[in-house]
Amino acid sequence: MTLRIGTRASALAMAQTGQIADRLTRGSGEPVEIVKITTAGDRSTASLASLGGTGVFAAALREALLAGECDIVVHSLKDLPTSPLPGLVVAATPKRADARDALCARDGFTLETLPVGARVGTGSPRRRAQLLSRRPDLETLDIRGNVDTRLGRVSTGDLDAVVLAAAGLDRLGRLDAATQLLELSEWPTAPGQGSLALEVRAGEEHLVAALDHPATRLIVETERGVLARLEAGCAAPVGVTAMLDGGLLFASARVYSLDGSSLLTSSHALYPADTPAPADELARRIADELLAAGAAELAPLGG
Ligand SMILES: NCc1[nH]cc(CCC(=O)O)c1CC(=O)O
Repeated sequence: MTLRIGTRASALAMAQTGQIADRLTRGSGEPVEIVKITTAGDRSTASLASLGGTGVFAAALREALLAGECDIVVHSLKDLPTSPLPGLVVAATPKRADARDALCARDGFTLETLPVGARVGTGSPRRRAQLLSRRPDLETLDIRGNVDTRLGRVSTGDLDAVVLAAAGLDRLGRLDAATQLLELSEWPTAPGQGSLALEVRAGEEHLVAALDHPATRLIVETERGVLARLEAGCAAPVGVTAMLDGGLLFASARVYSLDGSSLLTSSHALYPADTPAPADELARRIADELLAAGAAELAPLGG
């Protein structure tokens, strides 16, 4: 039986779907076919925030899966809304790539050395708040477009820098454009960044189960749990990072005001072996602490 894999048609989506397709054929010996799906987010040039956040990318893929136009869809996990959709299951989260953001600046500049008032492009409210939190003098510009388009705005001199996910740059063979990798302890990224999610119709989990990486699942479920418990969308100025270290599950989240002038941080850890529903429990501790400290007043979480 040919496995039909649905994907967005962007270069990044095609690169990551190609890798998954290779692994699936090698594992099963079955042929795979790649089905390109155009999403509202690909068609429109309006700002992502105005389209209702990055959920626009996932919705069309999910519709195609429900309609039987494909059997598996490959999402960037950070673009997948935290609310489950009846009839569909994320049956595998493959081993995660680098979760960090990368500054891609002209002339080798870093966040510390960018000239005063430098123009930095990003469409993400989280990245804008993080940039301004570190460097209130920077001018941030809302940009859209695929990774190559964004990097092109730096090489043409239109912008001094852009911020992009290291995982996306790497999948496209463009990690050379990064001038600084931003450490997660100082610059937590979108929940699930660097991870893929393989979604199937309920009952067909076996199609992708071999690609699941349980440690990644625990980590990204923790990160996404924080977002869900904050009732925050993927366009909210919130960064979350989780990791497993010597059997300890650690997570830290930051909520920023849009202008980056204030932020709240909460970090907790637990031993998953000792805790029922560890991802949920850790996410709850962090989200409750952030909400008690005024996160909902500090930032537009739903936006
Ligand atoms: N919303 C865009 C998007 N979705 C996934 C990635 C690539 C990294 C990943 O897989 O998390 C990117 C590009 C970026 O943020 O630079």
